Amino acid sequence: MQSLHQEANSFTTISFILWIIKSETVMMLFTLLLITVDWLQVRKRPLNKKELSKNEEDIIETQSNSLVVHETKFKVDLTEYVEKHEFVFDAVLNEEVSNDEVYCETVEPIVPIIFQRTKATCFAYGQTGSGKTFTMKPLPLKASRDILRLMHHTYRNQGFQLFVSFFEIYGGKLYDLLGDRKKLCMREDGKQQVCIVGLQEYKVSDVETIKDLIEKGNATRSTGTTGANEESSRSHAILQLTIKRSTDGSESKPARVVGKLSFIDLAGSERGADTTDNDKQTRMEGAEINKSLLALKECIRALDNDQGHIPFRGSKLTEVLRDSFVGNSRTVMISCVSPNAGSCEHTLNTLRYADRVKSLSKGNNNKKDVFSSTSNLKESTTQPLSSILPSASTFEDDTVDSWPEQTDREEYDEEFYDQDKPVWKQNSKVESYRFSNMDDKMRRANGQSKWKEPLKSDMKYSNYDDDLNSLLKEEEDLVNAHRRQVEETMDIVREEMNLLVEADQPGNQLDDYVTRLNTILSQKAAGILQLQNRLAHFQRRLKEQNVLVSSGN
Ligand SMILES: Nc1ncnc2c1ncn2[C@@H]1O[C@H](COP(=O)(O)OP(=O)(O)OP(=O)(O)O)[C@@H](O)[C@H]1O
Repeated sequence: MQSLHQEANSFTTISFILWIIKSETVMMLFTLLLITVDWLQVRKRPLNKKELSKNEEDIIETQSNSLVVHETKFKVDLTEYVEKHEFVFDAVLNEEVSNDEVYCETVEPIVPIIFQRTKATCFAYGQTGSGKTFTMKPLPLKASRDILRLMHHTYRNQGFQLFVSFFEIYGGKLYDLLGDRKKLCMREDGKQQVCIVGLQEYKVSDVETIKDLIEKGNATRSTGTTGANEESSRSHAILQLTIKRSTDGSESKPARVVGKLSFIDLAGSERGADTTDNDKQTRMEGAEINKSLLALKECIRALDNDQGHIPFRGSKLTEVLRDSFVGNSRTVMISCVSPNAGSCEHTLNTLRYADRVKSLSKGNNNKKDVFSSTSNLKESTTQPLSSILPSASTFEDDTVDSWPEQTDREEYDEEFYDQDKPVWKQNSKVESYRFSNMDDKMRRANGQSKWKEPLKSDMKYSNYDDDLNSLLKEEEDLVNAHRRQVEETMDIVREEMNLLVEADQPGNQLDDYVTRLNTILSQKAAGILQLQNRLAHFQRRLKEQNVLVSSGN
C-alpha cells in the first residue's frame, strides 16, 4: 500500500516534470528560430477532407506578407464574437501556393551562395499535421537540380563537385541512412571541425541518382507509431548537399568543402511529450529527443546572448549542427499553420513565436554579429536563380557519376574563399573582425578558456540532462559487455568442441575431461552471472528514471 502511495506521489512529480519538459520542448523549437532566421515565411495548408466533412471553418485570411486569424470567443453571457489577430512576415503563402513556389521563395535564393563558402540551413516548424513534411520533402531534390545546373553551366570546368549525405540522430546516436543504417561516430579534428567518421557521401552529377538516394534515405529512416501521432518521425534526419572543389580545379586532386546546404527534419515535437506510452524504447527515444532539443535551445540562448560558452556538446544534434550555426551561415525558416478553427490555439502560438523571431531577427545586432547576417536573403542574391540558369532541357546529357566516399575529415577550401568572398563579405573590415571574434568564441567553447557557469534558469534541466547522459552511457556499456560476453562464449564453445573431440579419442583420461569440463562450465556461468548483474543494475537505473518507469520489469 505504502509502495503504491509512493508510486502515486512519484507519478505526480514525474507528470509535473514531464509537463515542464513538454512546454519547454515546444518553446525550444520555437526558440530555434531565434538564432539565424534570415528569411521567415508562413505557409497555410488547405482544409483537409476530414475538416471539410465536419464543416470546419477556415479562420485564416492571407495577403502577400500578412495574415489575419479570426478567433471565435465567447463573452460572459455566452454571446459569440470574433477577435482578429493580424501578423506580418517576410512572406505569407496561402493554400493555393504550390511546392514549386515555396522553393522559389525559400531555397532558390540561397543556392548560389553555397558556392561562396556559406553554410545554409532550412527548417520547417509547426504543429503536427500543419504541412511540414509536405513542404520540406521536395526541397532537397529541387535544390540539387539547381546546384547541378550552376555546376554544369555558370561554374563549368571549375572543379566543383556535389556530394549527398543523409543521416539520422536516433536515441543520441548517429546512423547512416545511405549506408545500411550503419552506426556512425562523431569526432572533432585539430581545427575543431566536427567530422562524422564513416559517413557515406555520394558524389553525384545527375538528378535521378540524387532522387534515388533521397528515397533510399527516407525509406531507411526510423518511423513508428507514437502515443501522440501515428506518423511522427522518431529521429532527427539531416540531408546535406555539400559543394566541394579540388584545389587546382581538377577532379583528380582531393576536394575541399566550399559550402553546404542542410535540410533538417526535426523529430516531431510531440515526441518529447510522448509520456503516455508504456513502451520503454519509446519513452527513451522521447527522453533523448527532449535532451537534444533542450541542448539546442541552450546553444541558441548562448549565441543569442553572445555568451563565451556555447554548449554545442550538450547533444549529438547540436554538435552536428555546430558548423551550420556559426560563421558564414544562413537559415531559412518555414512556419506551417493549419487553417481550421480547431487548430486556432496552436496556430496562434506558432504565429506569435514566429512574430517574436521576426522582431529579434531584425532588431538584434548581437545576433547579426554572430551570424554575419547583414541583409536578408533576397538582398544578398541580386538575381533570381531562374534568371541566370539555363532551362532544364539543356541537361539531357547529364551522365551518371556516382560513387560512395567516406568522410573522415572535412577540409574547407580557404584558398577559394579568399578569392571569391561572398558579396556581403567584400569591402567589409567590420565583418572580418566579427568573424575572428566568432572564432575566438568557438575556441573558448571548445575548452581553451574557462567556461561560464550555467545560468540559474538552466539548473532545473541539468540534473535531468546528467541522468539521461549517464543512462545512455550505461546502455552503451551494457551492450559492449554483452558483445564481449558473446565473444568469450564463442571462445569457450570452441574449447568445448575440442574437448568433445578429445573425449572421443581412444585412451582419453576421464579425470582430465571432468576437470576441464568443470572449468568450462564455471567460466560460462560466471560470464552469464556477470552480465545478469549488469542487466539488473541497468533495469534498476531505468526504473529510477521517471521517464522510463515501467511496470514489472
Ligand atoms: N499545402 C498543402 N497542400 C495540400 N495538402 C497539404 C498541404 N500541406 C499539408 N498537406 C497535407 O496535410 C497532411 C499533413 O501534412 P504533413 O504530413 O506534411 O504534416 P506535418 O506537419 O509534417 O505533420 P507531422 O508533424 O505529424 O509529421 C498530409 O496529408 C499532406 O499531404
